[in-house]
Amino acid sequence: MPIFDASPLRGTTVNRRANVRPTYIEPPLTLGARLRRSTLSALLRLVVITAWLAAMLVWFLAYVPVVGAAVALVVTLGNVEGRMAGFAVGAVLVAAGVAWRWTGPDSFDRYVEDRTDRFARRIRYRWTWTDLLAACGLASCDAHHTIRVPRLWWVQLGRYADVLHVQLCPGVTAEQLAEKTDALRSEFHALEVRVLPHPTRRGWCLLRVIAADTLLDGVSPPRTPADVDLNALELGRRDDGAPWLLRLLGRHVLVAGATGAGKSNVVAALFTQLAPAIAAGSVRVIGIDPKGGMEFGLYPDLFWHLACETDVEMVEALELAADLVQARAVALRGVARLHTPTVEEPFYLVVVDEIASLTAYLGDRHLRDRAKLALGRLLTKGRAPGVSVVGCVQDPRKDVLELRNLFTTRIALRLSEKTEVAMVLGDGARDRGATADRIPVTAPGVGYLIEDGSPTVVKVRAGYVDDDQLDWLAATYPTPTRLHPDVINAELVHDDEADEQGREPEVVPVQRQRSKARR
Ligand SMILES: Nc1ncnc2c1ncn2[C@@H]1O[C@H](COP(=O)(O)OP(=O)(O)OP(=O)(O)O)[C@@H](O)[C@H]1O
Repeated sequence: MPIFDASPLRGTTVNRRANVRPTYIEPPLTLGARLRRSTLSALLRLVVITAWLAAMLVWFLAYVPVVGAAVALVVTLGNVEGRMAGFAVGAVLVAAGVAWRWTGPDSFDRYVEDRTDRFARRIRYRWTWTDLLAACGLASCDAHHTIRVPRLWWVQLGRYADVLHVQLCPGVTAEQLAEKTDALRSEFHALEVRVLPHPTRRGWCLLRVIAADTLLDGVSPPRTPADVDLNALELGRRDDGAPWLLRLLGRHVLVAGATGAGKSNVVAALFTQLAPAIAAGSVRVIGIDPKGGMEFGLYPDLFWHLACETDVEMVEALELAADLVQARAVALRGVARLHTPTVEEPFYLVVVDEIASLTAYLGDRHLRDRAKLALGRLLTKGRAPGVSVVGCVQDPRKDVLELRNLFTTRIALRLSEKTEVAMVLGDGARDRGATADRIPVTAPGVGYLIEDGSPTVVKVRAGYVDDDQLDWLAATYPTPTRLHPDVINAELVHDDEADEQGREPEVVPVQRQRSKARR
């Protein structure tokens, strides 16, 4: 038995001994005693409520300083110059407030409305918390029949989203809280509620209550950086206002979304960030576009190799990438655990627009199996040797993309059904706030992102990259080298026999490929 049991200190007590029947019955009180008792308790309540209202009023006046200063002025003048003077000044100040709202709605909103709204939100959280959680079944009852709900310790108010710091009580988990986010959202009059792990405390969690969608108005196109950091590629913005930084080194990225959800634009945003490294030669992109080059054909100069015409060509491009992984893994054996991209040993990125065209919709079964095998080799072995895959998919079902769980970063843009959210982001992601099936058609590029090993759901929107910007990128940052066609046809992916037998195809050393590519 622990020396000190801290559990009674965790959680808010709702009721004590709730389920216990009284063991004795109080003798009936006389009418006088009953009156005295009820009057006393009513008086006590009145005092407590008045003190609470006074404290709230003072807090409100301090929280909205413009209103606080106006009220202080009216009260002071009323005391010094008499009531009439106080009323007159009050009327003038109200008229000035109306005029201010009329002539400068932005500043009025910032100094008065927004702060008042935030204050009201704080009161609403506190006021409804205990009853709401108990009503949602997020309460536990201990051995002493004490009913507790998780405790709301403090509230961080933001312009568009508030963060509630919640200490869980014994018997209630963050997962249970996540299942009830719809009820919380409706009660808090919010757009979304998301459960996040607490960054510092165990047994706590954060509730992110989103009051307004900051991503609806669109996001400006990402600026091309001078130095490319493959661990922080800025593709757009997160809904908390921070930049959306994508980590590509050592990751594979799956972008899923219905047609028109903005998948190609996410890839285009990626190119705005990679372009200087492509031009410098430290990043080489292998593009596979089953739409016949309609997407990647717009900026072919950024690709080290672009396969978009025949199915065979596209499958061979995948196999080429898988062979590169194999060759590099051999070269790195005993030297390093993670490849560091340089101009001599560049980082390879394989971008596949509509990956299902290769893994599910290819008519030739043999070719489809080859594509699946190559993709599997790439996804399982490519991260450490510096070969990453970015794949787009419209239909995320398992029979379409068996290997979707091997993608370490998964982005769900607008999806058609609830069930697809779990297919892309994993079980429980929708409960934690990834409502990709609710993204409106009018908001292409908006999506939810999850990284392997982290339960945190992040809402993001890619910056919109138009055709002119892509033309400019391709003209300014063309790739200095291209894959020599002979490499594909003659040496790297010819080993059909190996595929049929299920063994690794023979691989040529990296050094030899490079000298060929430069020819
Ligand atoms: N981040 C964004 N901001 C604003 N508009 C966007 C954004 N992303 C995409 N769009 C708009 O949505 C349209 C469709 O985008 P995109 O072609 O990227 O979708 P997709 O998912 O690749 O579609 P498909 O599956 O049909 O190829 C674009 O033409 C563009 O007008």
